[in-house]
Amino acid sequence: MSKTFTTSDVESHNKPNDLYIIVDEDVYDLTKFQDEHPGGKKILSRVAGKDASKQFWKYHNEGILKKYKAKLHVGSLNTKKAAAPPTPPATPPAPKATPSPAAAPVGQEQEEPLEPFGDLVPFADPVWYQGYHSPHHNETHAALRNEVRAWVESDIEPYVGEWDEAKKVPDEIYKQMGTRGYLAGLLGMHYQSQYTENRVASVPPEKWDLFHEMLLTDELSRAGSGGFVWNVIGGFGIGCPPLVKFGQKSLVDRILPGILNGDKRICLAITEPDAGSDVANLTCEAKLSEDGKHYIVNGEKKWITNGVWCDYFTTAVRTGKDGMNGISVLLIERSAGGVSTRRMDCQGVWSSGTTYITFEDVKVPVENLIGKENQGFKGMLKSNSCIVIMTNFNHERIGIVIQCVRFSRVCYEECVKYAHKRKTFGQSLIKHPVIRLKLAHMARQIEASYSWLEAIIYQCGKMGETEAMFRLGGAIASLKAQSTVTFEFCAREASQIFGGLSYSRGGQGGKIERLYRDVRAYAIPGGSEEIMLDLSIRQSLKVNQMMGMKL
Ligand code: HEM
Repeated sequence: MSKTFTTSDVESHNKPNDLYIIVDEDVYDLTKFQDEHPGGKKILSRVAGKDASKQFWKYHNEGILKKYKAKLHVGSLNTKKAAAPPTPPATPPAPKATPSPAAAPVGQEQEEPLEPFGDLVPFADPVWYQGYHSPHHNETHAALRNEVRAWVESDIEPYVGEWDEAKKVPDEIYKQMGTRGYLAGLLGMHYQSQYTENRVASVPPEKWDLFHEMLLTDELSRAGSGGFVWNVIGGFGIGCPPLVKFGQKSLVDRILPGILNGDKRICLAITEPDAGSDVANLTCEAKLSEDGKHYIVNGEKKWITNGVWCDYFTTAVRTGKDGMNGISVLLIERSAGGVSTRRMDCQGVWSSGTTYITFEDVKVPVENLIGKENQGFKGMLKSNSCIVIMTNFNHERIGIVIQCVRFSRVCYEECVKYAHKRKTFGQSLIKHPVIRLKLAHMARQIEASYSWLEAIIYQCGKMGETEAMFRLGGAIASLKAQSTVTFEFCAREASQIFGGLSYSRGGQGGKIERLYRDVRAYAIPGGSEEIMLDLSIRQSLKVNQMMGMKL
């Protein structure tokens, strides 16, 4: 029960067997906690009964109070004023029912900038969060941003470190991704309201656009953990779109509701021990049974995100001749039997469940074919049904870009905040030009990447799927490389600024240490930087040649 104290009340709790402290006019009982305090018992006894706000903020981040408050908080000082309305608000404001500039379609600029939001650290959030004009965002975007940020700040961010160590995110969080309506909005297309009753609280389905999807991923990434983001959207975000776009209706009707509600999980299984960027070489085979009713699948898949927890595997298999024209996509169900999964230990994204999969004589009904046989990877661009994997790559890469840009911002934001409290050589880090130079190089790359990302999302919203795949493929590949290089740079520079704190796990530099470890999980999968940069020029030349390029 929360009580009201005077400072002299608190002063009397100054012994090891009765130890209170004050932080920001809130009173904490640390009597039982002192033995488990990672910073030691002694340091707490020195501030027993006193206001320890200054010492507390020197050594901890905000997340600590969020995490421990329920356990240790016993009341507040009588001097404490009623809390100001929280930012972001706990309950997101509903979007306006009446037509307004905010309801304008994507691309139609609204008159006034949206209200400033967040901590207002320059470049730590997109400019449209900070009172600048945006041609893409309206009040529904602001409402969704508020909703997701409140959830991430209270239920996600304080725990991602633990989840990384445990190599798992609680099932309850994934379930909430479904019940909050987020899964239905993360498919790179219109909101899938016909397959689920779940709705996003702040955005009606008919107003959902690609900028909502983008900011949802962006705000989830603000938790600063690739493992967390990949756990909740990694497998789903790339495994589910092919099913929805190219799966047979009976299959979609049967399994999509369970997936969108967060009860069943799906992932994408393409990469093999011997086929990564060179997907056309894959060997996992699917042979049609004599009666033509089933495929029998045998083979291995490696580095498959979420695989250990999945019920469904959107799987690239060889059904025909060598090369890219003999590949199909099958929806394999674990319940069929013959599917074994084991978690792989990797450098980063620990809570994402990177998996090695073995398929042994798995019986897959022909109804589970996604797209057309032998046209899974690349077919004629004229046919919509034969580009399953290629269109999916763009969605995957854009997801990677969104995450990398936000992770870069997280590195930068952590640095700006830390640079204001940490003093060296008699002044705070932010006063040292060498530190500001690092921050400036981080910020310019973040903003350049983000602006290009918005420009591409805008184009995606305007183009059809096939046109976007063809015309934007080069730019998306290039931006993927741009964003992973930016992320790597920001993680490195942040690590230099935090010094030893980002070398050890947890604590104030915990996010930086974790993100640094996650970098390669972004720079390699989904097309390595080298492959992406080469593709960006090849693909763009091809497109512009068709448009009449003159050399
Ligand atoms: C509500 C009270 C407190 C809680 C819940 C708490 C919790 C923690 C936790 C979880 C850590 C591990 C590092 C991290 O995750 O940030 C830590 C480290 C530490 N704490 Fe506290 N703490 C509290 C109060 C204090 C106070 C009042 C002081 C100083 C007088 C202090 C000094 C330290 C130090 C020196 C470390 C080690 C920092 C490092 O490794 O760089 N703590 N504390």
